[in-house]
Amino acid sequence: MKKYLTLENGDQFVGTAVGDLTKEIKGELVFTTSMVGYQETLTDPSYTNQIITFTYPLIGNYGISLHANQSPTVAASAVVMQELASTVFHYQSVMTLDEFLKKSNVPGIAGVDTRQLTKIIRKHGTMKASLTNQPLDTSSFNKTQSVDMIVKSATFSHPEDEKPDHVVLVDFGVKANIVEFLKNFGANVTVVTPEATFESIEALNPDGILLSNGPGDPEEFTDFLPVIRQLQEHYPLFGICLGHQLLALANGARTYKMVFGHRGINHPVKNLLTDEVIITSQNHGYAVDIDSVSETPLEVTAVEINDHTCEGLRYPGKPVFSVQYHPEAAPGPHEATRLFSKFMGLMNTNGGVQHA
Ligand SMILES: NC(=O)CC[C@H](N)C(=O)O
Repeated sequence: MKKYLTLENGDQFVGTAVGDLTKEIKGELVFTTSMVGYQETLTDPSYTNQIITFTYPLIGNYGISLHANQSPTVAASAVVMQELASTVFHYQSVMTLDEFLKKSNVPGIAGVDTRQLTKIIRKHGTMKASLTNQPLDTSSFNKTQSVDMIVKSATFSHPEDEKPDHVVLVDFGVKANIVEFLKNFGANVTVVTPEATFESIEALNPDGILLSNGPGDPEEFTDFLPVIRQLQEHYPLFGICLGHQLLALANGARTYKMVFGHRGINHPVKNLLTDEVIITSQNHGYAVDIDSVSETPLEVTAVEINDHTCEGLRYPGKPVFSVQYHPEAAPGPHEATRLFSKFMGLMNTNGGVQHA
């Protein structure tokens, strides 16, 4: 069965339907350069309402495992790939990617020249696109309304243990591995929604606050900014990706939409305090305006080497810091996982350490 991918600029790609064969969707078309980790990527809630193009040409070759999901199901709207592996092998594989997509009612298209598609996105920037069962009349497509960003909330529970550190995690669409890392570093984690007030968080008696990743434009979360301003006065605070952008906005910096974003697992980031470079996992379409940070109490601690985007912030004198990249990886390199232990250290010393 054929499937049609039509871009906002009128370009159309024809391929083979995979996953949910009949479903048609619209979404924001983005690309990721990750060579592995398709399951983690597809289940990352930050991809909600996005159509993910994999630039790596062979997807699905090691199947789907019971241990890689970042949320209960596929969060992305659809998937675009060059070749869906017909032979699957991995000792942990419990189903094929095609079966996983079908089970999750997520459509996909295979047989697309993803290299050409990526070059188009890179030139024009991120675009809206439609995945349909029939060729689309592109004149009507341009009038398509923009896609609303819906925040899906995930909930996790963690049994009480004897460790004293209690992290309240504000869930904007958290990846499971962030919770896993906090638990592995000995924290008790309580997950709250962005509707939480400062008083309701305070009543939980946290030792530290984590602002999670999540989908959408950070400027849509203005209601929560006053809460962040209060939280940073009282608790060690760590922001990841969307959480980093919100920390910036809460302190008066600006954010902007990038041309085509950073999605991949080999983004080099330089720590401006130590000159160290690490390779990071990234997934963001917005970024903090680096020049606007100088108008705030915050300090830029890290930049992406290729395009100099703001990758890290800290609040001098306070145990408050954030990163644009994903220290929890999933997928990606683990070079930044020590940020979790540093966060734990901040809670233990109640603010004695400064972070990069
Ligand atoms: N992974 C994230 O938290 C993404 C943050 C934000 N939605 C962006 O695209 O920039």
